[in-house]
Amino acid sequence: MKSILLIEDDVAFSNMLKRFLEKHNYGVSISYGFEDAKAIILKDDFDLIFTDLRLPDGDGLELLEIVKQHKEKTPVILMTGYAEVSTAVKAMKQGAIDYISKPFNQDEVLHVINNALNSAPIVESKPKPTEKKESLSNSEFVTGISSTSKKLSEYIQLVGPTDMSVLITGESGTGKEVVAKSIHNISSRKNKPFVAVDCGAIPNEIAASEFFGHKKGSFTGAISDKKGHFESANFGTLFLDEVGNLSYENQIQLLRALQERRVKPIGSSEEIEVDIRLVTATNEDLLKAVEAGDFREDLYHRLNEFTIKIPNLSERKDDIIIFADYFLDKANVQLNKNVIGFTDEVLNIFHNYSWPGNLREFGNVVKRATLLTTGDFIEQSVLPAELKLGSSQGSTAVQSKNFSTKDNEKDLIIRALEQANNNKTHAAKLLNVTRKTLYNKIKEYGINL
Ligand SMILES: Nc1ncnc2c1ncn2[C@@H]1O[C@H](COP(=O)(O)OP(=O)(O)OP(=O)(O)O)[C@@H](O)[C@H]1O
Repeated sequence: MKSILLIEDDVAFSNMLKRFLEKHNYGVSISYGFEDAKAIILKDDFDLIFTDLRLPDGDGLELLEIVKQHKEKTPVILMTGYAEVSTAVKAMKQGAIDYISKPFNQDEVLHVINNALNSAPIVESKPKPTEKKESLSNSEFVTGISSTSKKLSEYIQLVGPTDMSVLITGESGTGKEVVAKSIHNISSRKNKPFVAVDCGAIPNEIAASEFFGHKKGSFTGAISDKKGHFESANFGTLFLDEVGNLSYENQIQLLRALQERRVKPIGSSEEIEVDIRLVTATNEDLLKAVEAGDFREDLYHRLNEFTIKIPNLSERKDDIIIFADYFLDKANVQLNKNVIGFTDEVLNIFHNYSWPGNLREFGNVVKRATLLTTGDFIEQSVLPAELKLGSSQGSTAVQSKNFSTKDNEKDLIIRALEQANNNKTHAAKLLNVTRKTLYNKIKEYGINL
């Protein structure tokens, strides 16, 4: 399979193109910016590099130069806008194998790529860029591109390799367990067990036996020896979800086990030494519970050597497209479907909805919509009603509604382009449409700035 590095900052467009090329048996890795692409190019080998001319933090011509210096034989195709064709010609003089002007259709892109690959010298395929893909599929953790997500990921990277106890806070469905798992995955304990326990689901009376285990016959119903979660997680990570639900008595037992690093199964006379890292999560304000006397302060400090707060999905709207694509990929695999992407209207609705159930709700919506979709793209007709209702109330929705009104659409585009100094990416953001839509509209109205 030929490998392509696609460098394009329009997330929706690049993911759609990726899926289309994958359907035609190419292996595609995506990079959304200059610096990231540069690092990938220097590290990995590809059969083809397909880059946008304009990137938020650099330009395609500079990338071309880097490829020519370090990976001389790798062909480079540039994607350009209308006004940029002369630059593209210049790029070809500098060694690009071809260029394609946006917007382009599917046949065109396949044609240019096939041509480039067939006329390019075959590159000895060294190990392909599997590392990144593997780490993504192994960890199932999507980082996101919003500033809040980047901060979250920085904290995980920072605290993950240490042995500190981490308290993860965040509303339901924000990804607390996923974060706990990624902390474990980058720690030195990664090859040891990760044991997740939902403290909200354990009845008080049996909590001690669940945590520390029991011996056969130690109480009615103890029909065999049972290993507790502490012992099961030995040398690994114990993740206690909804830790605020533990009774006061259970809190004391937990604190003692953590301090002494030893547990005694119920009915046993022997203590077992345990070496665990503790990661806990809660969606309530534990400090308030401490103040109210419902949660022990000493335990709180023991759990809270480092706190990570996960933002609500409504606070990381820049990640919507990334997560939409991630959930779509996942749903395609689970449901054995081959849906390519979302219509612009659907992305707008996703953007304007408040997502009270956070990423869990988002994943469910995309999965259900994938199941109901018979064509290539998810359309708004397969979305639940509450999403469309939420969307028409949002302020951004008013903007995009204006955008689709023929009368002032052209004016809006021109104003946005002027405001953005003709930077299409920026203008598309102002208009709340994808760059591809903007390019189509510019062509439709013959706008020439
Ligand atoms: N960063 C992420 N990357 C990929 N998937 C994620 C991410 N964060 C959350 N998810 C997905 O969102 C859903 C909810 O995540 P998770 O169960 O970790 O949330 P939670 O905060 O622990 O929820 P609860 O409080 O209800 O227990 C899961 O399907 C998970 O796969």
